[in-house]
Amino acid sequence: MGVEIRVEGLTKAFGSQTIWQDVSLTIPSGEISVLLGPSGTGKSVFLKSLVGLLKPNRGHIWIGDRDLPYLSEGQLYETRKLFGVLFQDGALFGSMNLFDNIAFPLREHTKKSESEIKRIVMEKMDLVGLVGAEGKLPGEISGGMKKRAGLARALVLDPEILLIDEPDSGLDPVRTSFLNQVFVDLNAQINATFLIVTHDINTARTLPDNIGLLFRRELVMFGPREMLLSSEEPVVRQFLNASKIGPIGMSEEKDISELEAEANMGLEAGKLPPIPPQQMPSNGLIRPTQHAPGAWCAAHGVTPPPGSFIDELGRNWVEEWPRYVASMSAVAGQHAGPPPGPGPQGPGPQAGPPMGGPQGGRPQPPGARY
Ligand SMILES: Nc1ncnc2c1ncn2[C@@H]1O[C@H](COP(=O)(O)OP(=O)(O)OP(=O)(O)O)[C@@H](O)[C@H]1O
Repeated sequence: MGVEIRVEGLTKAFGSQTIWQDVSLTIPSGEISVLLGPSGTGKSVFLKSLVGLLKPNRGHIWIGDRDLPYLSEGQLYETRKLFGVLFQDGALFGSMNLFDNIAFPLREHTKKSESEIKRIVMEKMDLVGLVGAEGKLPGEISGGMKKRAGLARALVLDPEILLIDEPDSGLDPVRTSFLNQVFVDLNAQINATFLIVTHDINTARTLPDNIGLLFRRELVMFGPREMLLSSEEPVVRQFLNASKIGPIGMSEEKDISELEAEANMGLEAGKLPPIPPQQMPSNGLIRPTQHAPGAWCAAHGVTPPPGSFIDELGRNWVEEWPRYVASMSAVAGQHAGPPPGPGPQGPGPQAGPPMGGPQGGRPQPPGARY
C-alpha cells in the first residue's frame, strides 16, 4: 500500500541560508498528505530533497531500509524509480507530443516493446482524461491539460510514491476541484503514497488525510487533517484561515512589535471554520487508507494538542467516528467490495463524520473533464 517515508532531523541550507532544520515526520504509506507553508519556506526544496534531486546537509530520509541521502549514484537511480513527480508546470518537453512525453520514462528506464508502451501510455492517458490529445504539443494545450499530462507521465512507471508540487497553480477553483478528484480517485486505485504541496486552502481542508505546515525554518505540525483543522496554534490558524492576523508577515514572519500591536488591539486570526467532509472517491467507495481521526496519533504516540478534533460546531471528530463508519459501511456495501479492515494507521475506513454521505452513484473513471 505505497511506501512510508520516514524523515529524521533533516536540515537543508544553501550557503548561509538555512531553509529548514531538524525536520522529522513520517509520511504514512498509501495516504494523501499535504504540505503547506508560506511562500519561500522551502516546500519545493523539501520535495526535491525527498526524491534525491537536492542533498540535505544533515538528517535521514528512510524509504524502507534505504537512507536516501547516503545512497550511491546507482542505488539512488534505482530508488528514484519508486517515485513519480508532478512538477508545477508539468515539466513537459515542448518539442514532443503528449504521447511521447508520457512514454518518455518507459523508453528511458525500461526495455518494453512499443506495443506495450502504447498500452501503458493510453491506460494512463485514460486515467487522467486525456485520450484523444495524444498528438498535441504542450504549447497547444491548457494549463490544466499540461498538469494532467505531467500526472500521466508521473504514473507510467507505477510509482509507490507520488510527489506533486502545487497542482493548483494557474488553475481556476473549479479545475482545481476536478484535479483533486483525480487525485482522490487515483489514490483509491493505485498503491501509492501521495505528498502534495499546495497553497490552496480548500484543497488543504478537504483533500488530504494528513497536513504538515512549514514556517520559520521548522515543521510546525504534521498530523491528521482534523487535528490541524481544529488547531489553536496561531500560525496554523492564521494559515488555514488565510488571515493577515498572526505570526506570518508579508515577506515571512512578523516582528515582535507588529505582533504586540495586534495583541493590544485584540486582533486574532479567529477560530477555524467547521471541519468539512473529506473528498470521497467519485464512485462512492471508501479509500482503504482513509483513517479514523485520532488513530494516527495513537499509532505514532502523539498526544494531540488540547482542543484537537473538536471543531467550531463542538463536534468531536473522534467520538463521531464509529457512528459515521457504520453509516458509510452501509452505503459502501451497496457499491462493491468488502468494507476496509484495520489499516496500518488504525481501526478503520473513511471520510468525514456524519454530514452528507458519499457521492454515490455510478462508478466513474477518475479522468474527469476539466
Ligand atoms: N538551488 C537553489 N539554490 C539556492 N537557493 C535555492 C535553491 N532552490 C531554492 N532556493 C531557495 O530556497 C528557498 C525556498 O524555496 P522553495 O522554492 O522551496 O520555497 P516554496 O516554499 O516552495 O515557495 P513557493 O510557495 O513560493 O513555491 C527560497 O529562498 C529559494 O530562493
